[in-house]
Amino acid sequence: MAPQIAPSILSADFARLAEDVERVADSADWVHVDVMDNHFVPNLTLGLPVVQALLKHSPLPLDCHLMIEDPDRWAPEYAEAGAKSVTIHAEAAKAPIRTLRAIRAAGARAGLGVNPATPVDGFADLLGEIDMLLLMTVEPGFGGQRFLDVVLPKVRRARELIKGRDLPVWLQVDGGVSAETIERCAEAGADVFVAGSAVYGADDPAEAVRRLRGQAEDATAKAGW
Ligand SMILES: O=C(CO)[C@H](O)[C@H](O)COP(=O)(O)O
Ligand SMILES: [Fe+2]
Repeated sequence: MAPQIAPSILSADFARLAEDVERVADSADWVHVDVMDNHFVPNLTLGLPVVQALLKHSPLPLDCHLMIEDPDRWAPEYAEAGAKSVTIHAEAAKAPIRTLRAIRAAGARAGLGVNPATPVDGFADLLGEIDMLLLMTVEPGFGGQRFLDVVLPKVRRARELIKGRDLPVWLQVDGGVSAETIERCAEAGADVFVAGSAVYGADDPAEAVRRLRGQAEDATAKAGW
């Protein structure tokens, strides 16, 4: 799959979300929405009512990343509201297979997220249940953190697992993805790139997205994935 770019509105202006989404409408593929509950992670952002409001204004599909304690309770509601991709965390879900199936049944792509220190090999048999595997490349909770290179071998292993099973599972990296790090991620096999501060911290967010996409495309072609 050609690389896709998903700007994270965690680094946008929360009082002007619709306008900030509009700024990347012609250059990005998705809008990444970080839902944090101050329990699974030590930060509180936004929830279903804000996602419902944003859905009315966003020209791009929403990719909702649920960093919450009880994703089994909430994830299907995000899909039913109209989010096109909903990711739950493996560390938080109590019934991940049921929840992933409920997300798909509600018409969204089902994502499974794993933290930097969570091994991915144990989820190999779940790949048929998901549309995207999200590998955190920072500890979840905040934007603007430094990229964790220590996760890169896991990105490569995940890509090999996906390839070995010949499944159309997207591999997303999230956290610290920037012009300095995106090529390493693409070389390791990632194909969906979340970038918050690298996009919304730039003077021209649309140009930042185009630049990231170009780098990812070149690195992917070079790696031959
Ligand atoms: O899930 C996240 C943090 O938990 C964010 O999506 C991520 O950190 C994006 O921000 P940045 O690109 O600035 O690291
Ligand atoms: Fe995220």
